[in-house]
Amino acid sequence: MKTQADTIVEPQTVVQVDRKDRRKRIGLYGGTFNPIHTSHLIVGDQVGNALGLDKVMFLPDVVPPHVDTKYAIDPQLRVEMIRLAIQDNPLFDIELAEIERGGVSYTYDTVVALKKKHPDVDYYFIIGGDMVQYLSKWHRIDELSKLVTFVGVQRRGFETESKYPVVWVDVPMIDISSTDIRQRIKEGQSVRYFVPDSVIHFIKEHHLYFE
Ligand SMILES: Nc1ncnc2c1ncn2[C@@H]1O[C@H](COP(=O)(O)OP(=O)(O)OP(=O)(O)O)[C@@H](O)[C@H]1O
Ligand SMILES: O=C(O)c1ccc[n+]([C@@H]2O[C@H](COP(=O)([O-])O)[C@@H](O)[C@H]2O)c1
Repeated sequence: MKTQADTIVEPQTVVQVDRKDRRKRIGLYGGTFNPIHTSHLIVGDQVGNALGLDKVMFLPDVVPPHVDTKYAIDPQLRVEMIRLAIQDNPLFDIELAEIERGGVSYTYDTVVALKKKHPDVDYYFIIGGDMVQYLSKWHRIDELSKLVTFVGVQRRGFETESKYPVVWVDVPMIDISSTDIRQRIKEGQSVRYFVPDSVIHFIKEHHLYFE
């Protein structure tokens, strides 16, 4: 896997290989993002750069398949926080397919729909180590694992073993989670630098997670 721009450096010359004819590589970073936090941003950026992805699309879910209690706040509020958090990074974008579809956000359904719309794209689905361990329980996982390349990033306390193929990208482990952030806000503790300042302003303005 190439990790840098396809540039051939020869004495006195720099030849840019024409990449127009190659297939696009898009990272999909699915999650509840309740709220989006700094680790999500670091992971998205590191993976995108390490794999030479054209875009990393944050993909907010509506009802995550394996839990129903986690869906706590309006998807539109989570979308707004994602928009605020990613606005300065040209590598990042947002994919609203699951919110527009509604219902349980099975990744298989999302990827099939996206591939139908964009047949020229290779998708890389980014997941934390906690999710890698859970892959065997995903909806239509055997088919899904042929449609996307799973990209894993380690999370403390979780193994890297998987029955399904996973490309691991080495990203420094940061023990931040949305659960922890919600808890800190509820307890009146600071979450500065856990989430971007713009997102903190939004959380305060909309009085999210305080109770
Ligand atoms: N600190 C982290 N390091 C690596 N991966 C992470 C980290 N936090 C979240 N992820 C991954 O990002 C994706 C989306 O995560 P999600 O929105 O559920 O955030 P979360 O912090 O795990 O939330 P919660 O605490 O509510 O479960 C998942 O694949 C998850 O494994
Ligand atoms: O399709 C599935 O069966 C499936 C099971 C568990 C998780 N996922 C997806 O994995 C992503 C991370 O999930 P979560 O719960 O950490 O937000 C999110 O996009 C989910 O839709 C998908």
